[in-house]
Amino acid sequence: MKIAFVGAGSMAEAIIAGMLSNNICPSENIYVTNRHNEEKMTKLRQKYGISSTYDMKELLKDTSIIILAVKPKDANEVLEKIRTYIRNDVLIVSVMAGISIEQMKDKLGMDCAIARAMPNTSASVGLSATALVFNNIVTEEQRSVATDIFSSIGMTTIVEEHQLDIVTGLSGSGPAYIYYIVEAMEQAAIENGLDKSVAKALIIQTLSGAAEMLKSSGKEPAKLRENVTSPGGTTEAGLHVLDELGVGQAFIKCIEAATNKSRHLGHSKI
Ligand SMILES: NC(=O)C1=CN([C@@H]2O[C@H](COP(=O)(O)OP(=O)(O)OC[C@H]3O[C@@H](n4cnc5c(N)ncnc54)[C@H](OP(=O)(O)O)[C@@H]3O)[C@@H](O)[C@H]2O)C=CC1
Ligand SMILES: O=C(O)[C@@H]1CCC=N1
Repeated sequence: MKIAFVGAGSMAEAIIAGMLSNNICPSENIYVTNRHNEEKMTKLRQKYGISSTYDMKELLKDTSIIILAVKPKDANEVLEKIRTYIRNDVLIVSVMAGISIEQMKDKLGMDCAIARAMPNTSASVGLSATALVFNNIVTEEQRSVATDIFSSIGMTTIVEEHQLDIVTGLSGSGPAYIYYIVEAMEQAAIENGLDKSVAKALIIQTLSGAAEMLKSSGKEPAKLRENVTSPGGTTEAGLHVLDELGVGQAFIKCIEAATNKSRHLGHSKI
């Protein structure tokens, strides 16, 4: 089974690394291309033993799966590039934010099996949260292979296409929100006398401990929060400030803004 990546950036590399470490397919079956960054292609060939080419005909010859891992702004150009070479039994998998199956189908000018995936950058440590969507041409076998590919970089779930915008705003962009909080926590720690390295270690363990509690305690986040919050205590004093500043509402608006951007991409001309 030959798999071709169009786009060889951070998302493509994370997926390739996951696939190879989980033996989804041999490295010689993986081909990549990018726009013009030859240095990156050489690096990927050397690191993973995969092949690269700028010849679209060679890239897509006998390919079972084409993974589109370019930015949404490059969707049009890439779909134009591949349309001449795709066979009707190929599966196209797009990780591009926003770009809809309908938009891709229109550009390709044919009805073919199309899947969309929304992973996140934690893919590079095998901990992506990925949502998948399939159109009704995708076969059971193709679904299963696509699910295996994304399971190799973390957990997967299947959603309806209209839900992929909120998934993008929530878990696609999600790691950035967490890093934003960590940046603020680090700043507060340093300004109040902790060494950066000590602060960092404490913050990371606090995050992974909280994530593990959410995962394994079976308790709702509100309950877990209450358990930390002694009446009249330190946490209560801190949370009071978050409420006063409307941080909860700001997060809701943040996720809505990211979701709306994804919706907008899906309704724009590509
Ligand atoms: N980063 C993230 O957190 C997430 C990203 N995504 C989606 O994944 C996609 C890729 O993102 P990411 O990997 O971060 O992006 P990168 O910028 O790291 O990589 C983009 C790649 O696309 C290539 N490219 C651009 N134009 C063309 C073209 N015309 N033909 C061939 N290759 C081309 C670039 O090549 P070159 O280097 O030569 O310019 C580069 O290899 C995006 O659509 C994004 O929405 C989805 C979930 C999370
Ligand atoms: O910011 C972006 O557009 C991409 C999609 C999800 C995460 N990063």
